[in-house]
Amino acid sequence: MSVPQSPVPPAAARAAGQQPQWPDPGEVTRVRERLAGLPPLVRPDDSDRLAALLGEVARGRAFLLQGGDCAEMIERATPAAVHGTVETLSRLAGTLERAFGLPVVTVGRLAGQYAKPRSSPLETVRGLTLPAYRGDAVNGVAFTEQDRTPDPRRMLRAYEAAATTLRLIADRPVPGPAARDVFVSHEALLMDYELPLAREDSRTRRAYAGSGHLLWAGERTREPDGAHIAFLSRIANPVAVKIGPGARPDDLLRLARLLNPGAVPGRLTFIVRTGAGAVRRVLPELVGAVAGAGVPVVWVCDPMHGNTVRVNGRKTRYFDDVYEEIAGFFEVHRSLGTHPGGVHLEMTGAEVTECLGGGSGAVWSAGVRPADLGSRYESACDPRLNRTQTLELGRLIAGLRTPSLVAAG
Ligand SMILES: O=C[C@H](O)[C@H](O)COP(=O)(O)O
Ligand SMILES: C=C(OP(=O)(O)O)C(=O)O
Ligand SMILES: [Mn+2]
Repeated sequence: MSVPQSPVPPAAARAAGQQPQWPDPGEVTRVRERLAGLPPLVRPDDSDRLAALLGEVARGRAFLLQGGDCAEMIERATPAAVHGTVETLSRLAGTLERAFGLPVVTVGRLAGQYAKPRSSPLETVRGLTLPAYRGDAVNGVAFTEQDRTPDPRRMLRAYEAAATTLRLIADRPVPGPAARDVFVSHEALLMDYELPLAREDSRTRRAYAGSGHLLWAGERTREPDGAHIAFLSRIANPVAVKIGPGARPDDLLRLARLLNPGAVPGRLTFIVRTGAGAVRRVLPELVGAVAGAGVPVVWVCDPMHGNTVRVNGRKTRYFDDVYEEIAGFFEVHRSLGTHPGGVHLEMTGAEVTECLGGGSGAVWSAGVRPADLGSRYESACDPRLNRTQTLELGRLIAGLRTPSLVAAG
């Protein structure tokens, strides 16, 4: 039996970067058949609803909060972990809503963030070289040959964990009348997972990703003629692209033409992650070019991925750098009269010790120090803000209430 035809035309001639080297292609085909026969994880009408809300963000009438793990882990699709993240995100959303006087559209990096792009395909520890960890849908994080060997059956376990996560989001303890919609998003990286889960919607006859409401292409896989952008261009879900410090205005204009040819507000989000030191220099030209071309996009600040440093042998980020990048992002938009549409965070509801600083909370009263990194470093990939740091950051962002936000409201 062959793999059922995906409604998204295969981009056969397009190179897909950052894909695993599966050892057994026959097993991949069997898994793709299984995925193609499973129900989609999210409904097209919910993706449409999110697109409409993002349209409000693009028009300056709402704010986007996106957050969650760098790499979700299958074994952490538990009530404690999922409810912790969602509760923390919801609190942060409430803080921003009150400060800005705008609705906050809340989107988790949840129920699908199981595949990771890596700087290097290999990792060497004490003379032993193994494949790098590429997310729980591909291989295991433990540094053993067995764990690190890519296993396509993991995609089925990731699908089940995503389904569990969605049930947990829907069934979370309801915080009274403040219950808010929480949509789910992830990087559309793993083609063997995304293509079989795409479906044609019988209402509209358009293709939708079934794996999440909002999908994005990462900084490493956003080539305009690559497979990832081709995939995003063919689905009707709202889509986003990560934008690093090396991006040129023309790169964004080309992406906008490919991904949002109809210039629909809310269809396309640019998630900019330049680093705190570069945002004031790099962002004005990008925003100016896109605004000048009349393309409606949502501008979001990811203050995490441009600020990663190594301390005591671990990847970490300074809370102050995270805040500084967001402050710069708001400043640039204020000076251009454009809307700082949202923030995108790697965070969790647990009191982990992965990012440094952030000191006003009860648990780490002096902030997380380098010596603390070893005590609760639980991320499988990048360092996340813990609950205390996330809520503290929220109070600081609330203080950035800008004229453009006020006028928009
Ligand atoms: O989450 C993003 C990337 O996967 C991550 O930043 C890459 O990290 P690496 O440089 O350790 O591969
Ligand atoms: C891989 C990620 O980011 P970027 O593509 O911006 O490096 C991420 O969001 O985890
Ligand atoms: Mn990350």
